[in-house]
Amino acid sequence: MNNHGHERVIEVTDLRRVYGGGFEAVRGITFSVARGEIFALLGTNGAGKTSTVELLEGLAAPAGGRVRVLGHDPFRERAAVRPRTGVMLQEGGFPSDLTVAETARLWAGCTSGARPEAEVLELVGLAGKTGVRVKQLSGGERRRLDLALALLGDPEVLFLDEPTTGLDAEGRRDTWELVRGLRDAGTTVLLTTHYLEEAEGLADRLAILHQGRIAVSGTPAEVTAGRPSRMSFELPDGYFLGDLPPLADLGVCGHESDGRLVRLRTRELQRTAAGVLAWAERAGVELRRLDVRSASLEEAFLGIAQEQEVMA
Ligand SMILES: Nc1ncnc2c1ncn2[C@@H]1O[C@H](COP(=O)(O)OP(=O)(O)OP(=O)(O)O)[C@@H](O)[C@H]1O
Repeated sequence: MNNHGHERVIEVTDLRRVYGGGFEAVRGITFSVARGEIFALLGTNGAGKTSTVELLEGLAAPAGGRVRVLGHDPFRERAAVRPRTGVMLQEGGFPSDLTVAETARLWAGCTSGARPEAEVLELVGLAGKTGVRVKQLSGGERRRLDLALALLGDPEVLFLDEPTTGLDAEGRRDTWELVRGLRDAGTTVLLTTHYLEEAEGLADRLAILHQGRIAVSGTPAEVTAGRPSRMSFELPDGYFLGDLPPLADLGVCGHESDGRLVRLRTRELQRTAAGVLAWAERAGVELRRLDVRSASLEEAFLGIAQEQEVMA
């Protein structure tokens, strides 16, 4: 996060959303996003991410609680909020017979104070595709066009619903760079994503939603703190897990082994790794497929989904 002060650009308090049939998709969530911050909403399928983002965008009124975007109620004061926000939906839904340039021009016509279309198409790497019809674009290019349209109004707040779905690794990295650049220039970004590495690498803070509630929130480091690290390796022929020193003595808190591949979970990664490697050295064995990794968001995410299943 850069230094734009602590102005809360997005404030959500005890927010609820109930659909027609009485289903409560958002069950009282509270978070805020400061100016110039990237905030990611993560969650299992159906956790309520899109339902939440739609309330922030003012597309529906909450069943309870409060939303403020730039100090306004985005549903009741849409006219005050909409021109200052950019929205990239999961499905752009624009006419597919138009070319990229025509689509951008059409969109610019509906956007107050729009930037030159060529500038935003350049920004998202579509400058060479202006004459191509939207229906002929690849899935990833269409996603980038969605992003370009969201940027046309030079928004102070940007809502990105799964911005890199369908993009290849390079396209994803380019989008991350672009979003970081916007953040550094002071744009506030709220994104939803299914890619944990996207949230880990991009978000200043994040919340993991599960069944309509926030299970955990904080910086990526805060969310992963306290989660176990992992070490895995393959034992050579003739060796078994029982040949290692007692796992508890190595700080291991969980293990599994399918055939020769051993997977260890530990909260003391250095002690575990040092103990296993010292044993291998003494035994004169080579551990193949050796992999040592710190606690990641994936660990936190899977842990939350499992813990809540157990509690349900
Ligand atoms: N119009 C609707 N009427 C009834 N239920 C709905 C409606 N829209 C969404 N839901 C339900 O609300 C829950 C949350 O949906 P939502 O789309 O917000 O989840 P999500 O976290 O964005 O999921 P995903 O990761 O799968 O996109 C789901 O159980 C969904 O079936």
